Amino acid sequence: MEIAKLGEFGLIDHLTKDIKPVNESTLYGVGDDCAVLHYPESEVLVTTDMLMEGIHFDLTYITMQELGYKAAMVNISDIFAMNGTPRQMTVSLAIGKRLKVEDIEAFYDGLRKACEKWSVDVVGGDTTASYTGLAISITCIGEAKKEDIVYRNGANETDLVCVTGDLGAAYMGLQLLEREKSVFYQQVDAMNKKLQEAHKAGNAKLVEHLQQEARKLNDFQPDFAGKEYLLQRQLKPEARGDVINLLRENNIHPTAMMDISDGLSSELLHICKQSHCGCRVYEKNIPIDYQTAVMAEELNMNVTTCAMNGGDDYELLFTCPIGDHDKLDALESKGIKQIGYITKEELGARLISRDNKEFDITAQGWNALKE
Ligand SMILES: Nc1ncnc2c1ncn2[C@@H]1O[C@H](COP(=O)(O)OP(=O)(O)O)[C@@H](O)[C@H]1O
Ligand SMILES: Cc1ncc(C[n+]2csc(CCOP(=O)(O)OP(=O)(O)O)c2C)c(N)n1
Ligand SMILES: [Mg+2]
Repeated sequence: MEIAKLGEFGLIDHLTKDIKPVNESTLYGVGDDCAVLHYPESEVLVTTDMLMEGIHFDLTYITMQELGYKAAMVNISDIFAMNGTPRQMTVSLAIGKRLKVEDIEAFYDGLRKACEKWSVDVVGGDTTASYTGLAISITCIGEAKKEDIVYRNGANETDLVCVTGDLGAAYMGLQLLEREKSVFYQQVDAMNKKLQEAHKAGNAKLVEHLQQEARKLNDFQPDFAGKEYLLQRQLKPEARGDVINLLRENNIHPTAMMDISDGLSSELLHICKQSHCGCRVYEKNIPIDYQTAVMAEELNMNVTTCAMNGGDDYELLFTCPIGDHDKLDALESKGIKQIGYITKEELGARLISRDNKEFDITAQGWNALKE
């Protein structure tokens, strides 16, 4: 259905009519000039992120449903990264001309799934048109007790540096999707060339045959066998609220924490800078999935570079007092890995390679505003 048929208010109504808040702190959600929230005993956490078509996502390979899920998850991830509990979300959309009501429905379907997973209420937003692509701006609100909040600036010398899950897979997923996309467009280009030549030669039979072949190109099936994990990591990331709960259950209180959106190296430098410290991270300890390693080899890329700088991981990076070492060891099987330790600031941020050489960690991570 054309969005114009519903208009702005019709579309908003259509998307939000079934939303039922589940949090006590949501006094009033969608429908007035403001949502009304109530946090008598907690600190309020607020985070916002913008996702632009062409910069953050490409609608040729992410579905609208996956996009809604991812847009919500990356914001929820920021609340967990402060050791908070996500509660509310506002969703603002600037919708490009090509999109239909069904597309926005699918987006909301994915978004709702992510919100349901972590009991987050959609309490408002804004809807408008865009002449260029789709733009999404999401704000997530959460809560935490003052003493529980973990900032980027609390790391201390001798603290252990930990990461969750594995790194670099989402980046390999992106490389894979872009490769298959370019394979597809190469085939389209080649076909167009042949068609032009056949036209020029006046060969009607050949033109007809090629047109038939061209239609088949629409059924192009990219080759993703054995690489499903990489795609899932790029297209359907999960915020690590499970790890936040696990740390709480085990009485582990990180000294500094953030989520890994731009790449481990970039985030390590944020923590070091804000905590006025250095770090030593061991290449051999960086968690990498088998499929990531295989894909990196296939693309002739250094897998550690991918894991350090790839981005889009949405895992947690945190530091803990060295006294938590045994407790953290026990959690290794649950996907928490100690990768190094915090040093004095003068010692810099360095990576120790497998052959025991030291390298400066530089922020080569994802940066939308860099060349
Ligand atoms: N245009 C802006 N105006 C004000 N603050 C901003 C702006 N862009 C980013 N920030 C703030 O800068 C800090 C770092 O932002 P960013 O790197 O985007 O963090 P994150 O990776 O958690 O999204 C955050 O406190 C964020 O709110
Ligand atoms: C089409 C496409 N291009 C590029 C990327 C890579 N990418 C997009 S967002 C992102 C992570 C960080 O985004 P940013 O806007 O810096 O979020 P923030 O750090 O503010 O949370 C990465 C690695 C992608 N996933 N898809
Ligand atoms: Mg941001």
